[in-house]
Amino acid sequence: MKRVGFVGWRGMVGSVLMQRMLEERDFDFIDEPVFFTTSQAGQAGPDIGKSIPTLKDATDIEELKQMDAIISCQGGDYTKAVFPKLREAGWKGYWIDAASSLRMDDEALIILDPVNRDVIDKGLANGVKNFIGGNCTVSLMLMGLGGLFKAGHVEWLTSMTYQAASGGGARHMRELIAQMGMVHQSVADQLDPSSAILDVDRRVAETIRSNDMPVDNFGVPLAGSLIPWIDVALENGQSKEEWKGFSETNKILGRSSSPIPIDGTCVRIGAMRCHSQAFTIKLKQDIPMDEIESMLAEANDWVKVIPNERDVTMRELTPAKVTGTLSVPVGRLRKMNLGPQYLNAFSVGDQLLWGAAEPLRRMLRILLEA
Ligand SMILES: NC(=O)C1=CN([C@@H]2O[C@H](COP(=O)(O)OP(=O)(O)OC[C@H]3O[C@@H](n4cnc5c(N)ncnc54)[C@H](OP(=O)(O)O)[C@@H]3O)[C@@H](O)[C@H]2O)C=CC1
Ligand SMILES: N[C@@H](CC(=O)OP(=O)(O)O)C(=O)O
Repeated sequence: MKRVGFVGWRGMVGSVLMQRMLEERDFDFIDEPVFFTTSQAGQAGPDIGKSIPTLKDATDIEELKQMDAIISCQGGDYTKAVFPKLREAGWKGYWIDAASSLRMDDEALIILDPVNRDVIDKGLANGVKNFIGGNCTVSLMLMGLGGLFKAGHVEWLTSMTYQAASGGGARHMRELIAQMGMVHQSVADQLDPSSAILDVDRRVAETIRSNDMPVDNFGVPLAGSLIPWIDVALENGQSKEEWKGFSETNKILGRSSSPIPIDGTCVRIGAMRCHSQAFTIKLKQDIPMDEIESMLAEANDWVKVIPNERDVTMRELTPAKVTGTLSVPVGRLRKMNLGPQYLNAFSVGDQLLWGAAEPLRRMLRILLEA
């Protein structure tokens, strides 16, 4: 692989990608990394430890056409505007993208190689050139529960999510912190143990509901609250985020023709960059818990089974513990009162790593090492 183009590398997802590529020394495998921008053409690119040309215009089809592969974290509008033109211009290179625009396209695969390396290898052998990262919630669910899917034990599944602010982008993260700060400020002088807690609570509620709360990005307060809707509405009553749970999971697993029923409710909460999910899983048969735990633990190098005990769960199975790491802990594993085929589970994962940048980085590495 001679020339690899990077678009969207200075955004939030792109920055995580750059950080991981440097950690894994991926640039050692690239002869000519070329960095593109929609707003800073001609300026200096990032420091990647080797010399690179100045930033090129990310809308210049002729420049993009010179690339053997392009990796984009620029967003769906960019993909929709540029990708078709690039293909129409005869470009035959590999397109790796974080945006959702092309995910369900017949000529694209959704990439999550620890789970669907077989699907990826088959696609490469069949000449597939478009490799798209999955929705963060879906990818994190499959990283955590991959062992059960791989063994074919899942009859159906519901997922109730607790999704972090970063899923909306950097501005949403800043807004959440500003909201938290405003809530604290409103009662900062009343937090001593002798204060009347109901007065404190009333003041906090007034602040959260006031017009002073910064809500330009979320639309409503998130700090001290939650938002049980993510992305646009579909006609069947699902949000688009909920729809992705079914459609993307089955596409990743290569079973769009015999899909596993999956549904749930997606909720935004005040975490920074870790998505958590609570699952109810209907197994095809009653499987002993120790077998379930081994199956989950052995599925990939990043999943970590957390014993269903209070102390270790509180220490290990939280966004506070997982944020900024590739670890995907899965716990609260127990058979439910509903019957021996019903499994309860809870997972946490960093939505900027396995949820966004890491599957793209690994796909590029697969191509670089081919
Ligand atoms: N946020 C998420 O959780 C996920 C996002 N994605 C996908 O990735 C896309 C990009 O998301 P995200 O990284 O959050 O988007 P960002 O808004 O952080 O970055 C997108 C682009 O904005 C431009 N930009 C303008 N001002 C700045 C600035 N001050 N700092 C950095 N970049 C700036 C950059 O392009 P330029 O250099 O051209 O100006 C950058 O590449 C999304 O649209 C989505 O499709 C996928 C999975 C998860
Ligand atoms: N929608 C996700 C983030 C995201 O970017 O998803 P997608 O890549 O499917 O558009 C969230 O808000 O948490």
